[in-house]
Amino acid sequence: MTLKIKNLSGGYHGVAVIKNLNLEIKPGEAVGLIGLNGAGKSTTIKHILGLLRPQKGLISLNGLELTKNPDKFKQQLAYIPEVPVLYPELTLKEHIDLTILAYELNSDKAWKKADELLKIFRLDNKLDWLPIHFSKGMKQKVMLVCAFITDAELLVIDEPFTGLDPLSAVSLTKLINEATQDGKMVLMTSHVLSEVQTTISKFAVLNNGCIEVSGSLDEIKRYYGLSSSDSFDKIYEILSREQVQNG
Ligand SMILES: Nc1ncnc2c1ncn2[C@@H]1O[C@H](COP(=O)(O)OP(=O)(O)OP(=O)(O)O)[C@@H](O)[C@H]1O
Repeated sequence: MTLKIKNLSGGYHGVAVIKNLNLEIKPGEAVGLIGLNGAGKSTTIKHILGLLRPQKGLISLNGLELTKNPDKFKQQLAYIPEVPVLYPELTLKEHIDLTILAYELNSDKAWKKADELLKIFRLDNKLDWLPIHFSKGMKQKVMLVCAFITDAELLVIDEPFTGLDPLSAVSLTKLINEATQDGKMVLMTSHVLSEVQTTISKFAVLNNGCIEVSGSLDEIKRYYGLSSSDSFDKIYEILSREQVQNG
């Protein structure tokens, strides 16, 4: 299983936001897509989710091309958006049942996993609750529970720690690490590097729609002329300066 993005160009209404983007995620890798506001992180994710049509290039998962096999491709990935998207008329239990149906999961196995996750995120006594009763963080946890029961090969997580309390953030870090140890692929975006550093094996810096550099934390720092003791946030300062210089 490998996610391959080859020479991807795309964006909105004929406007190329992503330009010739190449990225590969191998089993067991957690890749952090970082970049300034407007660099193209969400647009890249929309392409991986099949919500935007590429102008050029290919996206494949284990050889399955997204444009040729959209349903099979999407069945192998689970997406956790930054802003939770829940069905107002469905209870927490019904969200889990719907995920089981959509991903054609074995119900007993999936519910066993769901029960563990519900306990971890302290939602186990809230199965009959509707989204209107949940706080922002609770909604985020419902999305996490649904994503982690799918056993999907690729997890795409947008700003994973937004809205989570510190205890839940630790639990999520553990779950992401377990997923990669289990050979899953993870792609996440984040602006808060201190939170994701312990889960990420490779960073990819997106600048103006292109991957400018990818590699380990130290490799990225070296690329920008920083020492390993320098704060990672200095990269944002450099990217921001470049943006001003390039108009
Ligand atoms: N629906 C849209 N229609 C047209 N242009 C868009 C649309 N959404 C985003 N863009 C443009 O695409 C570019 C990349 O935006 P994108 O949302 O991918 O950035 P991002 O890296 O995710 O930023 P952020 O960190 O702020 O979430 C920006 O120039 C933005 O103005």
